[in-house]
Amino acid sequence: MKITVIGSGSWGTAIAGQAAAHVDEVCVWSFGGEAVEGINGQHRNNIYLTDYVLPDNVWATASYEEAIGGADGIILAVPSAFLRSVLEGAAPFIKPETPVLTLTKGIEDGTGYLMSELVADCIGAPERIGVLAGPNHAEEVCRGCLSAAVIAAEDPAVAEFFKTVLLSDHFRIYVGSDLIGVEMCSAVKNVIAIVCGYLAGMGYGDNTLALVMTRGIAEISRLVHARGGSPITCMGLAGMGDLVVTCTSHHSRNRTFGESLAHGGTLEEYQKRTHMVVEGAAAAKSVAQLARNIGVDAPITFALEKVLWQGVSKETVFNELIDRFPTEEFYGMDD
Ligand SMILES: NC(=O)c1ccc[n+]([C@@H]2O[C@H](COP(=O)([O-])OP(=O)(O)OC[C@H]3O[C@@H](n4cnc5c(N)ncnc54)[C@H](O)[C@@H]3O)[C@@H](O)[C@H]2O)c1
Ligand SMILES: O=P(O)(O)OC[C@H](O)CO
Repeated sequence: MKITVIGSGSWGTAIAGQAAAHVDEVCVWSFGGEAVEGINGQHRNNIYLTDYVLPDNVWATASYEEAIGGADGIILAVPSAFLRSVLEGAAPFIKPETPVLTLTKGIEDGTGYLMSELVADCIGAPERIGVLAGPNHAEEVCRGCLSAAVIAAEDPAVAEFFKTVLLSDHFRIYVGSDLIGVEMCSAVKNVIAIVCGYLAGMGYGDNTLALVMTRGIAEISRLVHARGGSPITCMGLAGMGDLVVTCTSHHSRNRTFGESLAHGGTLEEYQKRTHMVVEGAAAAKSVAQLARNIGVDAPITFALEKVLWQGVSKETVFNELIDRFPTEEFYGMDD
């Protein structure tokens, strides 16, 4: 069996290693060929997770045709900002019956699409598309630290197929069917994590972070509900689980970017220094737009949007947020 992983960043690299234990070969498509020489020559990605030695049956290419030809399943691990352009190149080689799993966390700017909807828009046949999410930092998964994720798909056979490809004694895979819930949780938790990082960087304590995470999950639940998903999903791995790890872990790019913001850093400087994507920054804009379109109150997201995309001062915005008059704890989730 051949599995193709599109994307050679941290998560694509770690997932390629997980899949390699179960299949004959794993091919990694690498943007610009940046990781090809390292993976094929030394079994290491020279840019991301550089200490991680990949199994021998993992190889890399910059050619969509080579990567996708003969693939029994395709895993997408590309940042949300590039997913559409990458799929435009890959689409001609993807057969309509090949199962596809997306690991990307975000909402498309402009369309408000979930990543599975974006993928379906590019390659069609939505019933063979699944999503994987959960509290999974690549740095820990590749070291075999006990972790878990959920795979949601419309067709249970798609979820079961990818479960078989990825399940191990240290990477537990649950399955589900609420793609909307899983994907909304995955996109918005990154926004909440930047705000937590900012407040931690400003010297606020653990009570404050618990407050923001809790009001954050309430905000996520309203969005999930309004978008047609199940708010119960917010209690699961993609919701509560990923929110906690992203808001608290030193591995989290979103949390550490928020801390750097508190110390005067900028998004450009952070991404240039780390070469890594901060999905919550883009999501602050795309989720805020979506929330307005579907009539959901999303104060934490609106606050971060003002700071990152509307040039309003951090102090003004966060003072406004903290000054909001507390109302009913659970509003906006009734039918
Ligand atoms: N890193 C993790 O631990 C982790 C875990 C779960 C989910 N995710 C999600 O996986 C997705 C990929 O993140 P990552 O952490 O692997 O990325 P990363 O930050 O480690 O790497 C950035 C990636 O973007 C690629 N890239 C840069 N410019 C590009 C362009 N113009 N076109 C196409 N690709 C380009 C780079 O080649 C690289 O593969 C994100 O949506 C992220 O939220 C990441
Ligand atoms: O490092 P972060 O903040 O982008 O989070 C990565 C993953 O989404 C954690 O599950």
